[in-house]
Amino acid sequence: MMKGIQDYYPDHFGQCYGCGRLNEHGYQLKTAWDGEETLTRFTPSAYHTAIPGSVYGGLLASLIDCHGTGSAALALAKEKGIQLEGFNAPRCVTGSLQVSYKKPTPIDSTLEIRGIIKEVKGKKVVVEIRLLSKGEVCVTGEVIAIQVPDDFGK
Ligand SMILES: CCCCCCCC(=O)SCCNC(=O)CCNC(=O)[C@H](O)C(C)(C)COP(=O)(O)OP(=O)(O)OC[C@H]1O[C@@H](n2cnc3c(N)ncnc32)[C@H](O)[C@@H]1OP(=O)(O)O
Repeated sequence: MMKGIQDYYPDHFGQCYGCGRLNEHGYQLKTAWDGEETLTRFTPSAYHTAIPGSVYGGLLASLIDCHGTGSAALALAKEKGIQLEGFNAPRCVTGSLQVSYKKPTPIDSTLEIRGIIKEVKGKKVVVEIRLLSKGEVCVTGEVIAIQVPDDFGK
């Protein structure tokens, strides 16, 4: 599995259901740069069904959510010139999540979730997201992610 920004979060940020590397029940998403875009992949199982053959929308929203916050963390690291090592990644939570379902998302294929950084302003990052199955955009979204301090949630 490829390494993602989530591998550079300290342990207490590693519990997230969507992207925590320490959550054995979660998706353990890995968000990384792919050129100018950010990318993560997720392979749905049959039990993620909404209507037969299609992925449940709530799951799709949560993939966009966590890929958005991971993308925002990557953008902040880039902007601040942070060389990722140990557990020094910036961390963001979701301020807002907007999702638009364009067509049913085929369940029998690995999903690609791609992010484009639209804005970095202080601790706020706006990320535009496309979710593709079989090469077709099925869902689009926008995440506004906000950087949080090290002791957030402690
Ligand atoms: C790192 C591992 C965890 C990964 C997380 C995975 C994704 C998740 O599920 S996170 C869980 C869901 N999210 C939450 O629980 C967050 C709850 N909200 C909060 O804690 C706070 O409202 C928080 C941190 C988002 C923002 O608070 P705060 O730092 O005080 O923001 P603040 O200084 O007022 O605003 C900063 C900027 O962000 C914007 N902003 C703040 N909150 C929001 C929001 N909810 N929606 C849109 N924009 C917002 C502000 O407008 C401001 O923008 P600008 O500079 O342009 O004026």
